[in-house]
Amino acid sequence: MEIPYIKMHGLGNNYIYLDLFKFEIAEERLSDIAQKVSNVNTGIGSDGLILIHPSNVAPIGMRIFNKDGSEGMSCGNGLRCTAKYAFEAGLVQDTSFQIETRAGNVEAEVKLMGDEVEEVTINMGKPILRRSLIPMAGKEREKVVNETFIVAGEELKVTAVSMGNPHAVFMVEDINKAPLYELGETIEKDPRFPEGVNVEFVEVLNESELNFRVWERGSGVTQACGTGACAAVVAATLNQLIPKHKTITVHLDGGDLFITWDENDDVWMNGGADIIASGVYHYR
Ligand SMILES: N[C@@H](CCC[C@H](N)C(=O)O)C(=O)O
Repeated sequence: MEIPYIKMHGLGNNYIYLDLFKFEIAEERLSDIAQKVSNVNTGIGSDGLILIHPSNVAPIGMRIFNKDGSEGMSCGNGLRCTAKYAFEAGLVQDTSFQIETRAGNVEAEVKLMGDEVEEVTINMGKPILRRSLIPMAGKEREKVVNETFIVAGEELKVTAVSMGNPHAVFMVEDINKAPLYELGETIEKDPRFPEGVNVEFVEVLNESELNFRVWERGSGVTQACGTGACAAVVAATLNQLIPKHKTITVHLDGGDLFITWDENDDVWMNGGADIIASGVYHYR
């Protein structure tokens, strides 16, 4: 089967995008396609697959599949790329529009440079903090903030945040010493997170800058994670390491995102999105 695709990235977090306004794909094939296109040796190579699709509740919808074929609920970098593509391809005409995700609708606003989208701001909604809704096993709590988390004999402190998808955030002294490869997968699959978890290590540089690295659920180490950067700012605020309601620059491996957790409890993400290539994937 020949499948037209676009490859885009947000700060190096790269996905193969299918524009389902133009064609349909059978639901039962999606997980398999995600795994195959993501393979850098036998596919195209990506962190996963994203579908841009017609929606009954918004002008466009977005679905995300990780490298391992599992479906995520949301994707911050994917939302910025989806917004850029949707505007430039004429799927939407307004510069502000809603995008449906499995975690609910979000509001996107594109900023133009000529005809091209230069940057995108998304209202990622309100963080979910209640333990059972992350979901995280254990005694129910309104928030999981700086809680002792012993893993592989190491004592860490976790702050748990859902941005529609689950994040376990660990504050570290030095991002270069974060045990990303050593503990990322073990924490992702830890039974205390029954649906798995995205794992973030965060170093507070000062009251407006964070360093950030991520091990993504279903994809491993990636260059950036938009929902993770939002979770990092919420976690650092809850730990009283940065002030409330300020725009924070998050330095990720692939570049910077600008995140604000505002007075109305909404988390805003601003950053770039880029188109890399388009073509036809030969799916077997
Ligand atoms: N890269 C993403 C998040 C993708 C989904 C995640 N791995 C999950 O399973 O929840 C982002 O930019 O937010």
